[in-house]
Amino acid sequence: MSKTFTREEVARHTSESDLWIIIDTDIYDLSRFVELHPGGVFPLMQVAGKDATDQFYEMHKQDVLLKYKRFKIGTIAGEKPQIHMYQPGELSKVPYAESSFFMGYKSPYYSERHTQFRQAVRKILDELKPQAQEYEATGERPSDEFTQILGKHHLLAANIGPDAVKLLPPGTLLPGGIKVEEYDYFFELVLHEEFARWVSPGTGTGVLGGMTISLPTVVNFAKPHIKAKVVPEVLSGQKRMALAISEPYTGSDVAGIKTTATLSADGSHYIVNGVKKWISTGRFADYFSTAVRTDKGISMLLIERSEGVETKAIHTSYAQSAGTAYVSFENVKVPVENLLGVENQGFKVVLSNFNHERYSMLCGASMAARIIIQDCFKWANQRKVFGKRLIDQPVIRNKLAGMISQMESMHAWLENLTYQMNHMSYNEQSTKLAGPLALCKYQMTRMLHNVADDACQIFGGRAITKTGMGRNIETFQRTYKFSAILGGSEEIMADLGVRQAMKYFPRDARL
Ligand code: HEM
Repeated sequence: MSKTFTREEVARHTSESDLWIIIDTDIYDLSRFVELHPGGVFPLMQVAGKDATDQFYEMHKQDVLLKYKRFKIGTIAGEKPQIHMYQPGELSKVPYAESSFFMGYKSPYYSERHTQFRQAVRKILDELKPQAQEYEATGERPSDEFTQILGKHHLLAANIGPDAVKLLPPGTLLPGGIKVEEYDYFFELVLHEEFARWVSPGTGTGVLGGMTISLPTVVNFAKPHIKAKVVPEVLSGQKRMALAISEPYTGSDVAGIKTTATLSADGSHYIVNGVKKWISTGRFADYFSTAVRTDKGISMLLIERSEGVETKAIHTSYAQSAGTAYVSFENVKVPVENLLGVENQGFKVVLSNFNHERYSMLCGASMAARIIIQDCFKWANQRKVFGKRLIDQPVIRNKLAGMISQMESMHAWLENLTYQMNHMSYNEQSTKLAGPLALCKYQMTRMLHNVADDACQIFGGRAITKTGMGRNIETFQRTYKFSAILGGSEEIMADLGVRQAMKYFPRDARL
């Protein structure tokens, strides 16, 4: 049991070498920390022996207390805490911090099983969050151990969706005791949302990004013996994988790729030459699912890191932990058995995964905005300027209203699309959902833009500071554009959405 003290006892510890403070009802002995305190000695001396709750929460996120809990020496006798300390895995009670079902509203889409799954995943990812944020800050390659923890909990398979989860051994249970056959797109939606809570988009991309968009090409199009080898390696986190399509000359316009694959004289392998750019996870990848030009069209090849394959870091606005790479292939020998799908029909392979890639981006993006809104809501409630809390200013409430309503509308559309995915065959999804998913992505990233803008204004200088209270806002406003470019740019999404609708526009319709 923790020791208890009176406020009078705490008040006796006021020197630099013997400095105690109170935060809520917890007592911290900062004597060994005062010289190391990033905010300096002066602010701590001003509150030495006193209640420093307000001063603390004006300058720090609660995470700081969890990180430095070793300095906590006891609590104030007979007083009840006034501030809730976050516990790993718990759901937030801040309005709009969770989607409505998880805040106690009714929903046709979810059951208690989704809550169990969410909380179990949240707990696992909360424990990994400090490490994820460390990779984000240093740009280091996320370790094999880190990735393999995700593999051990089956979260890598879960990230790819219900079809990949079905490849896990029968009887496998996902976090929260979810059975493989139960796992549907609503569980997947929850999963992507939970990963977004790391607010470490670089690390998330480095660990999951490349794999999520590339492994389905192996699952659906590789020869059985290749699939049997590669899928378990990647889903357990032992090997990493990237999708190598875009090139310095061509991004969304896949038809323009220049990388070539020429069949050898004896027909046993292809010789690949070319370069790929902006390849997420590329720097760490062992396998590349690669779009190449063969004699009569585009083909997809699974290329293992081998002689002639080189990867170099590209310095983007994302953290280097994303492993974003420039990949060059110089006379790389690739066995013909590594062809994914049919030669010259690689477009089918490329297109097959676009809907799911966009879907996973939508899920992460909506939660990314939700977290930012939660931070804004909390900050507006605790930050005082000109003698009032920020939330007491109508202009701030108006910004929150705009952010919440735009984010919730997008989330409602996303849930509707998730429901469609749950009830449509792959072919029906391809026909009916390409347009709506593209339009939803277009509008989702417009929403991110507005949320980033308003959040920056609410957080002021902290929104452009990489550490401290505004860390999440800084990360978000620096990186949200990735979702507006990757997986099909905003402009292409908007255009695709309308062109798809035109396909089904009734010829006999008149105004
Ligand atoms: C348990 C007690 C405390 C711990 C462990 C602690 C720790 C820290 C840490 C880690 C930072 C860097 C924050 C970041 O950049 O992420 C920081 C900054 C700071 N702290 Fe503390 N702190 C404590 C209490 C206080 C108190 C009571 C005050 C004020 C009376 C204070 C004033 C500041 C200031 C002014 C900064 C700089 C903030 C900025 O750059 O905007 N700290 N502290």
